[in-house]
Amino acid sequence: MKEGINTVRIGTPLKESAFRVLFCGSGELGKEVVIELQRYGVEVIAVDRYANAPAMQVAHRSHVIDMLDASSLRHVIEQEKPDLIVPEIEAIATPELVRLEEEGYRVIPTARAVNLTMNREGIRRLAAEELGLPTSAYRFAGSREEYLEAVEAVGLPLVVKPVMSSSGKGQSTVRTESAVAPAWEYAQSGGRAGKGRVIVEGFVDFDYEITLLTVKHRDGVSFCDPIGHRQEDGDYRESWQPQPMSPLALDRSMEIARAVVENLGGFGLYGVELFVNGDNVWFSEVSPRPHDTGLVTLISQDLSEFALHARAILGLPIPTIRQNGPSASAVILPEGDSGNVSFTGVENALVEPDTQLRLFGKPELKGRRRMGVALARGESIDQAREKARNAASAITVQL
Ligand SMILES: Nc1ncnc2c1ncn2[C@@H]1O[C@H](COP(=O)(O)OP(=O)(O)OP(=O)(O)O)[C@@H](O)[C@H]1O
Ligand SMILES: NCC(=O)N[C@@H]1O[C@H](COP(=O)([O-])[O-])[C@@H](O)[C@H]1O
Ligand SMILES: [Mg+2]
Repeated sequence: MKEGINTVRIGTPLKESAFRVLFCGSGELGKEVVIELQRYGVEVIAVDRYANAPAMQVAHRSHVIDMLDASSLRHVIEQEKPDLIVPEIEAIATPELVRLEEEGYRVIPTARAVNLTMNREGIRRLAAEELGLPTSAYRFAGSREEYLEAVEAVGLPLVVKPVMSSSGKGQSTVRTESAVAPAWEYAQSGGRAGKGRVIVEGFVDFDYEITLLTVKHRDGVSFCDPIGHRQEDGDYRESWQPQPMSPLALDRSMEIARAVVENLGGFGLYGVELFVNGDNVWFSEVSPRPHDTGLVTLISQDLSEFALHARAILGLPIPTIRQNGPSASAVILPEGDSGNVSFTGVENALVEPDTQLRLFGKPELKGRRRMGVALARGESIDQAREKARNAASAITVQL
């Protein structure tokens, strides 16, 4: 399928005619996209680094491989010959996806988008230096010496992140001289692909931050209402929709998001992360796939971000996206060590009207891990947030 309007053919799962989609990464976000694809009768293959990952539990079959290993990734793709390859996390051997795309495989949204966004350096240089979009000040560093130079150039306060990391892993905010050295050490131990380069970003003093879910589909670009969110330790705790914004800040946000997704190309839903102060907007980063803060759309929209991703990648139309009013999500983020977790209090979490719950079914808890999410609608954003938080805290995780 090329970009543009094509006839869509979906066969029968597990038959020769099947339309096959292979997921690289099988977490909670992929699980919801798999469910949406299953509703269209698509055959789904889920891949991740561990067995019984959430999306594997709803896929037709699965494979456990090291997705950062190019030859393992190629092997599974050549074995399955999917019509579409859908990256679900960043930690994949993305240069191999670029080669597979050159050989005729289709990577969602494009292999270039996935390759550029797996490394903060790729996407930041594209956004700031090629597209000229406003971002924080930044420097990259590959050694302790370069790091100290970068800190000097950017100035305190600043944020240090491994160039390859997500969900805040290896990330520190540095406000004092004494925090400079530990932030380097933490970035070296906390990145997803081991030691390596870091980005040093000037701290943006934003009023609020948003994720602008932006869908690139056969008929153009569509936006969801902005999602506000609260992060702790670089990881999301709560999100809500719609985030109130000035008309100018919203226009600027849509302009930035459009510039990014049009450059990255392909079909699919993107999560564009933006910082907002008054009418000023800064680009932060972008996921070429559904975003964790967008879990709120499971309750806040008629077509969730997962349903939108499924439609877009299949080449189906998205004539409208309906928002259901003030809505919120709150994560269930226990800490501990167990391979046999149970959840109690589920009945209490769901007593309020317009409240929902997702438990992801992750097979293991090690340290702090997002295991579920509570969702709610309310009369106001404040009420929706309170309901979602109450529902999340009604759940007790038994190790
Ligand atoms: N330059 C900055 N100035 C101020 N706050 C920042 C800056 N960079 C990051 N943050 C804060 O840290 C959060 C996480 O940062 P970022 O999105 O870059 O990390 P991440 O590891 O990619 O997270 P995720 O994968 O969950 O999106 C941001 O949402 C924001 O709250
Ligand atoms: N911010 C990115 C994000 O939320 N990604 C989601 O978390 C999963 C990994 O969870 P795990 O670390 O618990 O295995 C990923 O597979 C994806 O669904
Ligand atoms: Mg982020």
